[in-house]
Amino acid sequence: MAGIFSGPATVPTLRASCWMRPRFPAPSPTKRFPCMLNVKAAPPQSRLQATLQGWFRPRARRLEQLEQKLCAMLGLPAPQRDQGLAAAVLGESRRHPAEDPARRLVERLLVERLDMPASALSFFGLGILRHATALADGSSSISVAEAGDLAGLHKRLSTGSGTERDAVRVGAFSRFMLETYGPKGLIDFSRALASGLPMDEVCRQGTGKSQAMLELQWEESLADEQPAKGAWPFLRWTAQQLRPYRFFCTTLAIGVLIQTAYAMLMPIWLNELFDDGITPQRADVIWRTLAYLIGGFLVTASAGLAIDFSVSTLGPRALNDVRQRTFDKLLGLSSRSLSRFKSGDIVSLFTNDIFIVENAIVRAIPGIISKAFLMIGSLITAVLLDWRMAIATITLLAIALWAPKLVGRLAIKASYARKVEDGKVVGFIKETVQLLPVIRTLNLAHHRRSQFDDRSKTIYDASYRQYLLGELTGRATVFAISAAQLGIIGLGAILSLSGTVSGGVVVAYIGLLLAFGGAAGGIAALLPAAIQAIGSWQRIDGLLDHPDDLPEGSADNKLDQPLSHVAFRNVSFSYTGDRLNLKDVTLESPAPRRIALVGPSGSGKSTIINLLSRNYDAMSGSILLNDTDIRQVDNERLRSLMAVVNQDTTLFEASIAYNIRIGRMEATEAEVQQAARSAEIHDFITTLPHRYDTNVGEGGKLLSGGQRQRIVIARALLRNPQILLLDEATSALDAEAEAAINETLGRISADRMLFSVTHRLNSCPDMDMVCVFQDGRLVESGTHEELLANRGLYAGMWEKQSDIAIVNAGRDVGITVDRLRKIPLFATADEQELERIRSMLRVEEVESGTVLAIEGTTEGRFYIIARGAVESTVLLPDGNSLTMEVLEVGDFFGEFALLDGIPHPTTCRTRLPCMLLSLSRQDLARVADLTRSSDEQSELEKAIAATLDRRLDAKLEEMLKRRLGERQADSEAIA
Ligand SMILES: Nc1ncnc2c1ncn2[C@@H]1O[C@H](COP(=O)(O)OP(=O)(O)OP(=O)(O)O)[C@@H](O)[C@H]1O
Repeated sequence: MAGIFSGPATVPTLRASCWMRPRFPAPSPTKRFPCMLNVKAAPPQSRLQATLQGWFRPRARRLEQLEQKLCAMLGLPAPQRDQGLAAAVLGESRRHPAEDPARRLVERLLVERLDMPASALSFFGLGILRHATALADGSSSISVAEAGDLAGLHKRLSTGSGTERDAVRVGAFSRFMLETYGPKGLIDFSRALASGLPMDEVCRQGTGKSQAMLELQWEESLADEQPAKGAWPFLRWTAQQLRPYRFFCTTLAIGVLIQTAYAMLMPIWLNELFDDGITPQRADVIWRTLAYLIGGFLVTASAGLAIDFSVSTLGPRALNDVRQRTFDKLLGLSSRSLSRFKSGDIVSLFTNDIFIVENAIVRAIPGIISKAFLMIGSLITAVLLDWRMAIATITLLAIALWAPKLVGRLAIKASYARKVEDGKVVGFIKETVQLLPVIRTLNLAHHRRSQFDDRSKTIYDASYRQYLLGELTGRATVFAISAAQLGIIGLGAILSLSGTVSGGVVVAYIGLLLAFGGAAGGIAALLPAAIQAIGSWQRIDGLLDHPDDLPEGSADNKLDQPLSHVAFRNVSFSYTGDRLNLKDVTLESPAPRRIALVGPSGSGKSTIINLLSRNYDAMSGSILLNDTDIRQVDNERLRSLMAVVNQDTTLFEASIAYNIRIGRMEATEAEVQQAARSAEIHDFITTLPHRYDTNVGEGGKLLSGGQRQRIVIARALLRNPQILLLDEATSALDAEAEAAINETLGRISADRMLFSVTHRLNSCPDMDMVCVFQDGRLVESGTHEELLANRGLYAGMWEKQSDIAIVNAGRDVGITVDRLRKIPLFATADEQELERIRSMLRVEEVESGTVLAIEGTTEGRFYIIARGAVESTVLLPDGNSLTMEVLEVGDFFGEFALLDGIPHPTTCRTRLPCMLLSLSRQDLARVADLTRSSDEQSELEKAIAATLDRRLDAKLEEMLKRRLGERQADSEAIA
């Protein structure tokens, strides 16, 4: 509380801090703008009044500016000059000088213009003022860890026990509310808050979201927040890093002190040399002082060596510690946190930022500190030599150093902004390298180039500002000190004329100021590097400050009993707080049992696997193993119970044996080989020259996808998991490898609890239970036969996929004539024509990322998907593409290629390796001559085109409706 009540004002003279409770009742909404008339009808002013008004003027201007800002933030019309509440509030504040006019202004705006209940002002009044003033001074940042606990925050603020950080947090929350829900959402929230409801209810009434969802959404919105930390926190942090190395720190300190002492003594000795030696021509004094000067010089040179030795050791050691801590932090981040950091940022943090900070700790900071000591020492000597000159020196220097400080603050900001842009470009380049084949096939080089140009421009602007402000800070320092030097030398010369100071003192001052100027120049040269390091440190600190948030279980429950039962009870989950990705899922099963998770793309199947393996925790509801909530199970035990095999087959760049053994580090060689046998990869390994010691190359690139997947399966089997989680385990492989590995998976999962996410339903008849998901809900469950009898979503999916089979060990595709007839394009074709079409269908196996139809072109073929998934997108005017739908097995696309001169309305690209049946326009023409130029045929063409157009329009409309309705639906679901 002390912090808020007594802390410095955020905007000079406008004290925002004393707002824990409104100290006088908010004005009645009916009494609007009582002082406006006063302002308008002001009588002619006396001189005193005019003077007073002049004194108040800057304050009035600041208040008017604050009002403008508040109105813009709150969506209110901007007040006319001298017509707003600021004038009235200023009038009031003259009558109540103890009151803070800024606080009063926000209070009146919220209550009178937005009808906010007065009792919500302790929360949002403070929050809005904090937000408005933080916009000006950039002090609004909070870390993700500080978001949340709205109930506690509200309680502390309304009882007056809030801290300074609470004030910053409520400012950040107000900003989030305004940016996400607008002024209306904020007011709805404040009304619910004022009615004294529990916080969860307040959140639901204010935003339609539960407290947990809203807090999560707030946290997610903070992911890109820029911390605003300056030089002092950086120095404090640096000192903390150096603390373990006492010997080197002490050597460094002694070296700096010796240098400083020499800098202090040298002018005194110079003074003595001139006044007591050279002027009276005393040889003994001259020799003695020369001996001091030379001796001092030698000692200082040795001290310089000690400094160099210390900093060269200290910097790398300290930064090595930081590197290790940062890596540990990375390992301790939950999936949720990890998704908040861009991989480019993390890479550039290790490659760039740590190096920049190290460089600053070795060079810039010791240099600046030792030179600062020199300057302080010089000032002390200045006082000893002549106090009058010293006062003049200190005053001039204080004035002179004010300007560089201002520029320095801007330079630190610019440096941080540059670091952020650097991280973005690294990410962009990484993405470009990864997606280069896609960029080529989609002919996106031009578009990508223009995106890169934009980024280059932003980087140019950011680096221009960074360098310019960094250099200006140095230049302003040198300039300011040189000007001060000139002033002081001039003053000394004038005082020596009147005999007030001696010639020796003036000479000593000249030496002193030269030393001072040299030190200042040195600092100026080192400042840009230090400023750059502050920007880098903020990013490192941002990661280091992030709490370790891997979901942790309680250590006491080891779940020793064999697994007998798995249950999801009313589980809801959201990745971002924006919408629910799983909605109230309840699913129970005895173990062991084989469960297939199916449903359209994005329906939440993988999320089930993510929650079961505790990559994330459910927001509400519980997941039980043998009636024990998985959050209560010891993490190590939980992980040993399960193994996940998904489509990612990236291996570590190490031997095959290592890549299998990481499944269970203590496994013996025999166990590793047994796992490889079970995964049916042992025989292959024995054909390699180095057998199990063969290095698999970066990411495993020396092996085929199927071989990599078998190694991943062997790794999973080494754990002998009771629960096997398969998430599209074979979809990234080619069809032959898939067919072979599916057999292996079928065998190894026979006696285990199995959850298998799959798009291909042909494995479902063998499963004990099939769970069908749609839009995050479990919409159907039962055996394959039960679900077919239901004639629901599953039956429709089955029908779409049935009669299309991958045959001949993954080398061929079979499709029936009946299946072809279900395609609207062929609906009117007779049996014979269909048979001929079937014989003309070509089987194509294509890799993921292949573009098969390009929006706006007429090239290509008609495709039916037999395996894999294809994404259909449209290009938006801003150059980004919008995913229309993900087409799966049984779907077809490219109908427009069969028509004459009608361009594809979307771009279709394979998401996974696919097996497709395709037909060209020429082939189709041989069966049914669609291109014949008879009126009848062109009418048919037109009819087909119109049907397809309608389908596309309907899809667009449906998609837009779905997106718009999503929030609404989620709100209802939560309520
Ligand atoms: N890390 C994430 N952050 C934000 N949203 C996510 C994340 N992962 C998945 N989602 C979203 O959650 C929803 C469910 O995703 P999920 O991966 O569970 O679906 P799925 O049914 O497995 O889809 P697919 O078959 O395409 O793999 C989707 O809308 C998806 O966009």
